[in-house]
Amino acid sequence: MADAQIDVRNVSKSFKRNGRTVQAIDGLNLSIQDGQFVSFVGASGCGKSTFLRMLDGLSPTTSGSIEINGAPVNRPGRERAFVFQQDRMLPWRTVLDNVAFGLEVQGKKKKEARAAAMELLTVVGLARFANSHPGELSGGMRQRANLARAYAVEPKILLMDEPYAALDGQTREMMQAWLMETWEASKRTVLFVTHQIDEAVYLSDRVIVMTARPGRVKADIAIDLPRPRTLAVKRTPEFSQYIDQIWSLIEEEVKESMNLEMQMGASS
Ligand SMILES: Nc1ncnc2c1ncn2[C@@H]1O[C@H](COP(=O)(O)OP(=O)(O)OP(=O)(O)O)[C@@H](O)[C@H]1O
Repeated sequence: MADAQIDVRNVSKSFKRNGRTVQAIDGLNLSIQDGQFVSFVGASGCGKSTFLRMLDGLSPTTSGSIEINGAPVNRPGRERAFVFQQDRMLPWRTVLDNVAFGLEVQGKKKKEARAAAMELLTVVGLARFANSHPGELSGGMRQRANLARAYAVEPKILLMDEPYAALDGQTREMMQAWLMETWEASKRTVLFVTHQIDEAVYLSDRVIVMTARPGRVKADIAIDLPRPRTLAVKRTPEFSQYIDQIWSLIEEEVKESMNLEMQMGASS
């Protein structure tokens, strides 16, 4: 097997809150190969966002190590881009200038940055809206522009934290299909956090099911569905089997965390 691009070894993360220690992640181990699409699912509060933030170098690990191509992660880097649920578009800039922004920050001349941004807007089907402002776009269009903005800096790794959570069901499905198409064309490494199991199965090579807090890997499930995938794959029996398998794994964790909370409530 090829060397892993991302190596997570025995990572733990705790926070101090109101004088108490919250153990968010404990003993997380994971290797991700170049070009894989990996989703993370699990009960609310199991540390999914915390993990992505550590991978982006926005938050240090409490113990353990995270390495990308053998180099320890301790700050954000050019090879990574983070896509949040709420887009980070600047409302006073046009869509084109928003997409060009990261390139300008990297030192590209304005004209070159705009030309590259225009190419990306064409790829995401928003060329006609280049001179609009973010407030004039629908939710789905804004997220496409947001992704173009992340792609513009040509990251090798995309970290996506519930990017479609704020979209309605139909727009979300369109965006999933669109993300699949763009990923098939570029094969970037993607780490994708979601609460939607069908979204995780449809998009991913692997789905990582996390334990309830403190989070670690409960199951690492290879999604062996043919590629390229279209939305029609969601209506196959194999797809439903993956959903059932992952759902029952998450349900066990949710029940366990509810039991723990009830026990803590009874003893306090
Ligand atoms: N900055 C912080 N300070 C204190 N506690 C934090 C901080 N960030 C996260 N936590 C705690 O760490 C745990 C994990 O949080 P995190 O947001 O990573 O979970 P999550 O799996 O992404 O949850 P959700 O699915 O609800 O978004 C939670 O108990 C949360 O309250």
